[in-house]
Amino acid sequence: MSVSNFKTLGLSKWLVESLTAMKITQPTEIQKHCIPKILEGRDCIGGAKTGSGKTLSFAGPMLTKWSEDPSGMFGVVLTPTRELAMQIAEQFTALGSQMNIRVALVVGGESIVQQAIELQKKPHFIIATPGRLAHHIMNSGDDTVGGLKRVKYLVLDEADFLLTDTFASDLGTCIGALPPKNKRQTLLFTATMTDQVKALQDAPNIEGKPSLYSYQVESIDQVAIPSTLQTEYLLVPEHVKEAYLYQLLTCQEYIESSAIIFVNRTTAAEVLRRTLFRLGLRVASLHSQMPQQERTNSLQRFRANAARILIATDVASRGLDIPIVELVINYDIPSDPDTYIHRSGRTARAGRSGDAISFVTERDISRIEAIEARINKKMTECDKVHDTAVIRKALTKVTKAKRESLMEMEKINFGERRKQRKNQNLSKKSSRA
Ligand SMILES: Nc1ncnc2c1ncn2[C@@H]1O[C@H](COP(=O)(O)OP(=O)(O)OP(=O)(O)O)[C@@H](O)[C@H]1O
Repeated sequence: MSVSNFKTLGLSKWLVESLTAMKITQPTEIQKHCIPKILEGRDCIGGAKTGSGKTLSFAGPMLTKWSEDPSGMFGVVLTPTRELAMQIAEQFTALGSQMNIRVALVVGGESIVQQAIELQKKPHFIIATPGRLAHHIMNSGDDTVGGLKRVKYLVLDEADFLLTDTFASDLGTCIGALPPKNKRQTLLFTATMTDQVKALQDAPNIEGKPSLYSYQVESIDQVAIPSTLQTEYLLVPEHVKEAYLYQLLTCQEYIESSAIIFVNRTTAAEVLRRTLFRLGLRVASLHSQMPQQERTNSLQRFRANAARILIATDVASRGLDIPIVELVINYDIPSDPDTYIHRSGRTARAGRSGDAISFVTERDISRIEAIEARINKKMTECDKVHDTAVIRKALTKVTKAKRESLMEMEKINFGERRKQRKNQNLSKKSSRA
């Protein structure tokens, strides 16, 4: 392919200038292929590794077309998590600021009334989680959501996840409020192709529309993770995991590194946050049981490096783009290998290097094997924490910090509060997104 810059790919001059100001001048593979096809009016399925610039692959052509005819409710971007929606809304706002772009963020945990007011102002782009947008569609009149009938683009970012049963009903409601397929463009992007996404590639052509364009970046070695990502494992006995974690976070190599630690449960995230805080580390957390304001604050602190470490559940595993992250720790191993790919992809983005270290206990062996098979790469053993004498020394203070954290959580009834909130959530469908 001879095209090599955003102008020749067809993006508007003003947008190319905005990108240049952000030092984004050389299109990535996925951008080179998808931008011209989307500009031609084709639906698109794009698959490319984490951190390879998928957002601009859809934002670029949409913003270009919008600036030629800047009407209200031009495009809808759906994404599975609130924080990812916030990030994409910020990117659209930043890119389109000189064109007076109006971007509405429609996510759970924020004021429904405020969002309805925003929607009534006919924003150009709506960046939403499916649950909350579906809520507005079902509960508001035409003055709020009627404009959706004129939307020209629908994007499903993290399409593989949005197409699972979790989102089926809300997604159906959202799509039902949009123009039919032949009157809009549909753009799907993902870092992990699933059978559900692949099945859409073979869908019959839609009458009166150019054919669907499907592109998956093939790497020569077929490895599903960025080549700049180093994948390691650390064998740890279950009962001393915290001590190993503390040692790793304070070892010479990582003492100043910005790191995300992934756990499988919210309680584990809370225990770790409190324990590491007691041990003097600058730490924040992000999980679904935190009020939205706290979630947003935590992420802001982490982005600004006011917190060096973010302890998160999988609400943070997809899409978040935080360039300073050098290390991802899988403190718990995920059951789905694709989740490993998304988690680890929070580092080593846009060509930068990064490390992903997985804590492996005896019962995790089969999960690690499944991950290695999925990414088509063997992990190497991490040699940064090996001195058992040092671990033993750390163990005393780590155990004390953990015990105190657990007592503190018992005092504030953490588990109970969680259960109560869960029950409330079940009975309040509207707060799902
Ligand atoms: N052509 C480019 N040149 C340099 N940097 C780029 C380019 N395109 C995008 N970027 C930057 O690369 C980073 C990753 O991009 P983006 O968040 O779109 O990745 P992604 O492919 O959507 O990843 P994920 O699968 O994790 O969601 C962002 O900081 C973005 O600004």
